[in-house]
Parts: sequence; structure tokens; C-alpha cells
Amino acid sequence: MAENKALIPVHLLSGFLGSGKTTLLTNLLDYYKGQGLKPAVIMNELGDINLDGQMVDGEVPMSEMLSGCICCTIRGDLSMEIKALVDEHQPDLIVIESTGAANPIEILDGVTEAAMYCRIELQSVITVVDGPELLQRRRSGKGRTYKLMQEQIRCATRLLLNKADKLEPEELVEAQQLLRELNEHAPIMATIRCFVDDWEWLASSKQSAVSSAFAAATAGGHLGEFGEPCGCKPNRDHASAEASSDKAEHEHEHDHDHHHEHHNHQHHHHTHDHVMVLTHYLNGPIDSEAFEALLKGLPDNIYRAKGIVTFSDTASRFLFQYAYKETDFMRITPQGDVNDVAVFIGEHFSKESLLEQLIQLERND
Ligand SMILES: Nc1nc2c(ncn2[C@@H]2O[C@H](COP(=O)(O)OP(=O)(O)OP(=O)(O)O)[C@@H](O)[C@H]2O)c(=O)[nH]1
Repeated sequence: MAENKALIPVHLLSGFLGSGKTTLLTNLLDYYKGQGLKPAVIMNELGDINLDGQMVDGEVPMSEMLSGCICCTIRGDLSMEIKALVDEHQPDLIVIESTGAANPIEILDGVTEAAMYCRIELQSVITVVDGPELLQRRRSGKGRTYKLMQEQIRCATRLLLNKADKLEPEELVEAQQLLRELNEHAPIMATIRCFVDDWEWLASSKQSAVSSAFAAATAGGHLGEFGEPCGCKPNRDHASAEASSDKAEHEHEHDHDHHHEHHNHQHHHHTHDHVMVLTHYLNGPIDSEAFEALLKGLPDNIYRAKGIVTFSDTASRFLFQYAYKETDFMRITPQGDVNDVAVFIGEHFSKESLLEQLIQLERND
């Protein structure tokens, strides 16, 4: 009988841009599949392409929520996506990877709403913390990004202190102490590439994650009325020439301020001027050295980039990742029909000058 069926656990992966959420997701999926379980995934991207989805096994049922942030602009769709996944695939569990700019407290609303339509239960909010970046942001002052990182930490029922390979022992202790100050309850594990010895520990959570995350986030008056607004800017800039007319439309659509009605709350104001996204479709192969030089020369306020590129000097295609000055290239054969594309995420950077550099790169080949 339906009433006796166990609830489907939902795990929410949170953490700032480039902290390691997709790395964790692929590890977690391997673990679940090894256990003979059938996971399903919801991936959310600010841009209109899901590059991270390329990292996920094609057999895993996946719902892609693009061009917006599930904590605000497309939050209303989240519960419907969860219901559709459950109805269509009957997964044993669902993992949601939010955008790095999302405030998880807002997503919890979407998940609780979904619980009204299908038998699911939020079991954990796992926040992946980029250790070096957290310390760097703490030292350099109290910007909005740092505030958002703090909120993501406060909401967690489990904390992964990731990129431990880039921390000195005393920095590791400092970061652990900071996490403990921000979140008294969530167990903390230091990781390299989000590798966890005990996956059972990571995915299980005795208390109801919704109530503990809400409680942690609102404890001691840390949050304002709703906490820090998310850092996402849903304004997609399609830099390709073909998309330029589209672009004006998107800017018109999204540049005004958004007001959202929250359950049991008054209006909340998302300013949406924090994180910017530039998506540029490349019109052909580019020179690998020139591209690496471009990435190397990116200004500090572009902290994340990713994409798929074809180099004129090598045969295969590459998935590239850039996070806080570190670059990774991985040879791939993309699933489906995927264009060469580069996505840049940062704060208040000049899209025009970056676009100029990209066009120059295309011209030179
Ligand atoms: N040095 C180091 N690099 C890591 C570690 N974990 C992940 N990375 C790298 O950091 C980059 C970002 O990792 P992702 O897993 O894509 O991060 P993400 O949080 O999903 O990024 P967004 O989707 O942009 O928010 C990739 O190049 C990873 O290979 C780590 O522990 N140490």
C-alpha cells in the first residue's frame, strides 16, 4: 500500500561557485550505484547550458533546471521537477545540485512544497566549502559573497571542508574553527576532491534536515528577515552574434528588481546585481595556448569559468574548469549535441572586454 512505502530521501548539495559540488555529486552517484540503488539528479545552472551534466553517467535520470536559480527565479518549478522525476523514474533517492550562488534556505521551501505532492523527505543539506576561498574571503572583508558563503554553511546538516590539499595545517584548523563558529551542529569533514571515507555518514541525517537547517539558519538572529539574498543574477548574456537580439529581450526580462512572495513571509527583495554570467558560444576551434593565456589573465572578479572547447592544435574536445585561478582540462566526448561554449561567472566584470578577447581568439584561428 502506498502509505507504507518509505519516503524518498532528498539530498541538497550546496556550496559556493567552484567549491566542488559536481565533484561530490559524481562521487556520491558512484557510491549509490555501488549500493545497488537508483539515484536521480536535479541540476541547476545559472547559464542556459548544463556543462556539469556531462560529468554524470547518462543512465542516471536527470532533470536540468537552467537559466535561473532554484532559490529564486525558477524556484516555483522545483517541486514540479521533483514530482516528475518521482512519477517517471521511481528513484531510490534524489540529489539536487544547486547553483553556487543559491541561498539554500530558499530552496528548502521548494523541497517542502514538493513533499505535498509526492512522498519525499529532505534528508541532508550538504554544503561543500572551498577552504582556501573561505579564508581568503574572511581576510579580505565582509563582501556579499562572504555573507552568502556563511549562509550556505549555516544551513548545512553536513559540512565538507574541501580543497584541503591547498591548506596549510594551521589554515585547516582556522577554517575548521570558523565553520564551527558559523554552524554549531553540522559534523565537519576535511576532504580533497570531496572524497569521503564513509559515504553512509555523509548521506544520513537523523533529525529532519528541513527543521534543523531552518533552525540553524535562523538561530541567534544571524539572519535578517530571510537571510542574505542569493547571489544569483538571472540575466543571461548570450554573447554570440546570433543571440544578440535575444539578449536585449533577456536583459529587459531580468534587469528589473524581483519581488517574491514567500510562504508565511512578506515581500523579499532580490537585488540580483551580485553575480554575473557571460555565456559565449565559440564558432570553431581555438588555439590552446592562447586560450590558456586568456584564462590565466582573467581578473580576480571572474572567479569561475567552465565550458567545452575544441583546440586547433589537438584532435579531441575538452571540458575545461577554472576556479579561483586554477585550471583543469579534461578530454571528453560530449553526450548529445553540444556546442563549443565558454561560461564565465564573477562579479561586476566587463563583459565587453572579455567578449572582445574571445572574439580575437576565434579570429586568430
Ligand atoms: N585542488 C583541488 N581542486 C579541487 C578539489 N575539489 C574540486 N576541485 C576542482 O575545482 C573545480 C571546481 O569543481 P566543481 O566540482 O566543478 O565545483 P562546483 O561547486 O560544482 O562548481 P559550480 O558548478 O560552478 O558551482 C574543478 O576544476 C575541480 O577539479 C580539491 O579538493 N582540491
